[in-house]
Amino acid sequence: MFHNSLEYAKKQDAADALASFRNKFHIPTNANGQKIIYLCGNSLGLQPKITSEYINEELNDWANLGVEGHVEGKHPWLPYHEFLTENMAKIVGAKPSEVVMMNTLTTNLHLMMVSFYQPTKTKYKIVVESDAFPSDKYAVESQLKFHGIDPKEGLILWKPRKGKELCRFEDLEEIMQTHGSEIALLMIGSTNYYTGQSFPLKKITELGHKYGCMVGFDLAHGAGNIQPNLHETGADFAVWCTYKYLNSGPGSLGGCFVHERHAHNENLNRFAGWWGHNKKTRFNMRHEFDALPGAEGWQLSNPPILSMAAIRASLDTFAEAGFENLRKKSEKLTGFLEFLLDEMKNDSINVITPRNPEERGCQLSIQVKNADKNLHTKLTEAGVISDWREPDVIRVAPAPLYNSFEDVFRFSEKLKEVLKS
Ligand SMILES: Cc1ncc(COP(=O)(O)O)c(C=O)c1O
Ligand SMILES: Nc1ccccc1C(=O)C[C@H](N)C(=O)O
Repeated sequence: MFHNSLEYAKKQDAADALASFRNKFHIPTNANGQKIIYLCGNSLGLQPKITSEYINEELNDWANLGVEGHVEGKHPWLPYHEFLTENMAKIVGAKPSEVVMMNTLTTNLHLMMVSFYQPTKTKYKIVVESDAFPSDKYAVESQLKFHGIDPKEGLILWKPRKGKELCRFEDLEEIMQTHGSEIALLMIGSTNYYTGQSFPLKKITELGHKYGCMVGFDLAHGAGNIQPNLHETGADFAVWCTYKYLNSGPGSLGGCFVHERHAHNENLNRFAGWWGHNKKTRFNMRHEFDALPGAEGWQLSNPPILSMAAIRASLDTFAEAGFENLRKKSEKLTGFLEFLLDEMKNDSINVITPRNPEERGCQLSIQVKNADKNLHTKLTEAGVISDWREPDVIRVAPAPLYNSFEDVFRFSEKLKEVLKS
């Protein structure tokens, strides 16, 4: 269904109802002022042009109102996080009461494990996928140690079979059959940062729950990319960041999901702070903690408004485009990229990301035989921003909000040239 030509790519862009969204973003340029081919939204998403307006509104309210901005601002700061909840909940497929924007991903992961990893003498192990992002693995290992458990004993890796890159659900089932009674928590990345593989969240949750385990997901590479339908999956918790596909700026605040079945659960451990306390009595400065129901009850501090302003700008852009439309375009755009890579018929490259669109988001991970980072450097010099992940993978992620079919075509031409040299 695809064709290998620039003309075809341009035709696709002309027919794309979302094409105009590209103009709503700042696209970085090279030294000659030409737009580069930016395929790195899986690391840092681009800046929407409206972001500075949203941030400036808060800077102005701060300048003009000082502390009164908490209640008098156009978007008052006290309830500011609430302005993000509904649109964010739609993107991850949750109920608004299940979602809160706070902290950053790894911090939220720890907070969630304080509540949802409560090991006993016999049920204490944690399962993660073997190629989990290192921060997740560090967090999980340090939680094990915190409970006096040696990670060598307490951590189970869900690994691909020998010689394979991808994890198979059947292997996770086997792990559960053998060790289910000792496992307390499954902590899995929804879309793996290295392979781009998206896991079946609902099946994993049902499997974990069957064995009496808690189940949590890291959606760093899922939020704004795939539709994780968090509520539907029944997962106990999930965490994500907003600087990748959610285009909210470097180090911006993360998101957190707690399933509504835990909204009033007083038996969970929790590290508390005043922003998680009942809003009606928060400023009475009472000394007994009274947790807000739902995900909001896990907040610690009053959050950074400037970061949340950037998130609000991004979520408004997503809402305007419609997440379902974006997902449809994304499947086509990534399909086009896959087609062009196949057309190269070059034995030195191999796409390790699953072929089935339901098992991936927009990222394709291209394994390059006998290559080193030099290849990636050459691509960068040729005007492509992608990223290199050791030992041998180039990750490219056409983001449907700002990447075009032409970007994808031009990337494939550049890759061809670089591989030839
Ligand atoms: C899957 C995954 N988990 C965790 C992180 C770390 O997130 P943070 O630095 O926001 O804690 C990242 C990216 O940085 C990631 O891709
Ligand atoms: N936040 C960053 C800051 C600096 C450099 C990279 C990152 C990333 O997010 C990397 C990303 N998590 C990844 O999937 O590789």
